[in-house]
Amino acid sequence: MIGRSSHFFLASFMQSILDQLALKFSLPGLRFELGRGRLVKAVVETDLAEGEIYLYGAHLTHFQPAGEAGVLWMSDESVFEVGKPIRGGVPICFPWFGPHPTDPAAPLHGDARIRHWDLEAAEIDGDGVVILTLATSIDDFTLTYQVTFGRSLAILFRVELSKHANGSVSFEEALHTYCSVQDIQQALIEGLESASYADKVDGMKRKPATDESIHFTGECDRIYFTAAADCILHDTAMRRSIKIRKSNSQCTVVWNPWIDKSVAMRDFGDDEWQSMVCIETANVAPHSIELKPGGSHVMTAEISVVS
Ligand SMILES: O=P(O)(O)OC[C@H]1O[C@H](O)[C@H](O)[C@@H](O)[C@@H]1O
Repeated sequence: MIGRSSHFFLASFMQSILDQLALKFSLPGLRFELGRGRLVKAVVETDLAEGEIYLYGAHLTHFQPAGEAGVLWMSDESVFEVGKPIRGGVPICFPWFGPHPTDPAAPLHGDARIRHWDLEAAEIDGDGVVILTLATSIDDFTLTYQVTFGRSLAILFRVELSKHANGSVSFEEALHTYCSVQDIQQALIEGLESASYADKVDGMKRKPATDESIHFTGECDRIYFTAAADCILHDTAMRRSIKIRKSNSQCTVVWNPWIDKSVAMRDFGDDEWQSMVCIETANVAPHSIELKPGGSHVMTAEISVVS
């Protein structure tokens, strides 16, 4: 149990971090708060949109263009605790996707989503668009995450391998975007009709393109390959569509855990599968990225409400 004096010390320490951030990155429409789990978050509130990003994991947890409902889904059961991933929003998967290829004790989806990131820059342009840039490093990689809060949410993820690295290094990456839907059973995804996929629900079997848009009648966990096209999520029940436009991404992962998996996950509400779907901008094997020392790679995703 934390005693009263330690509690006081912790509260003053956290407040001083918030004060320092506010002093260093003073912009109209930007403020810093202690979010859930007393983790520091940047909150953006402008005429164009509202948004939130935790420095822990550089984890976007909210984006809502003015006049629209929120675009990102968050679980009510999410844990907010250092060492554990946040459930919902946009976790960053890096430098591997899913289980580590050789170390079963390594964290699922890599370290990037469970480490502290620094805020490096905060800017606002003449139209009121707020741009936040976060950075961290993992092994010989320097990671930069630039998030632009305008009418749309634009994400730029840059990976640079140190010029002192001992040879080429490859990695996987995903912007594991949880989209909010009113009713998954009435939702459709367009844009992946011509892509073949690995079906994780069926032992990772490779399956041919279906020539059809995706609709949901059960658990879906698919890695679409050579899938560089934009995706449109039609949220029929809500009568709106969300577009995910991307660049330098050869894979799109589509995930909904459906009933049994939702019940099995401790940080996921039993019925929450009905109101979310992940559409993940990714490069995973066989499209993992290899960098030479000093090399860099940039992947982007832009999420917008289109109707
Ligand atoms: O529970 P997490 O580690 O956040 O992973 C959640 C999901 O991420 C991706 O979509 C994978 O394809 C799924 O297999 C996995 O279940």
